[in-house]
Amino acid sequence: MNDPKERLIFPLDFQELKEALFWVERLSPYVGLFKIGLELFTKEGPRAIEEVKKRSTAGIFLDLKLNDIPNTIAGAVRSACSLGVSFLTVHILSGRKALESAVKSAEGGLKILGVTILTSLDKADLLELGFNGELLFNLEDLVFKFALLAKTTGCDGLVTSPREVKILKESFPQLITIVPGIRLESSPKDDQQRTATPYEAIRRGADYLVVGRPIREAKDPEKALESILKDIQRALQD
Ligand SMILES: O=C(O)c1cc(=O)[nH]c(=O)n1[C@@H]1O[C@H](COP(=O)(O)O)[C@@H](O)[C@H]1O
Repeated sequence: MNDPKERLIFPLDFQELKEALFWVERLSPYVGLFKIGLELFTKEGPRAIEEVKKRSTAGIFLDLKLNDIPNTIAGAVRSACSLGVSFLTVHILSGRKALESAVKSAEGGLKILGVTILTSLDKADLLELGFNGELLFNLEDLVFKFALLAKTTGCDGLVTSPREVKILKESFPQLITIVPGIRLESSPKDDQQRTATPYEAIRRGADYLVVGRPIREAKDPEKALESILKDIQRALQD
């Protein structure tokens, strides 16, 4: 993947299909995949995937962040297999058996990505959820534990923050690393906590970057995109 475009994923975080398709047409020349997540899929369902495919040859990442019992996860993964998407997310927190059943049910080239610890969470959030002790002292250790489970259950990749991606890529080079929480120096953090720039994330081992608001809320989205692609290119060359 030497072309920076292939590494960029744009999330279609919109309720209205019309608005999502406007961005698909506008950004198709610049991105490798479009991500369809909970906002659009809850409203429009599989139709959203069909309509994106009509307008773009970019791949599709279905980000449903499944978190359920093994039998339900297996059923959801089987349903997703017929949709012709490249990636599907499952929370690693759903546990070993659920991850195994997701992997076993994935057919036709669908890749299962384990979501580690959401980029919107910081130590205080995790403490409140009951994670404590030594693991929280170094968040990397907790994320590493999650990633190890994804690896041993046969997941194809990980969704992880740019803060922890380095250790994960070094430890599990065969897993695909997808990294959200990307911010330019000039962009606001919004609800993201564990962030880095595109350059830093690629240097630390991200295979793909998910970048939404820093593009769509920029004054000039094409200019923001070009700067992100340049950053990726520079990181690949350094
Ligand atoms: O699974 C994801 O894609 C995801 C995981 C995570 O830990 N953090 C995270 O932000 N995401 C997604 O990545 C996108 C980030 O969007 P922006 O913050 O607008 O760049 C959103 O669609 C989130 O749902």
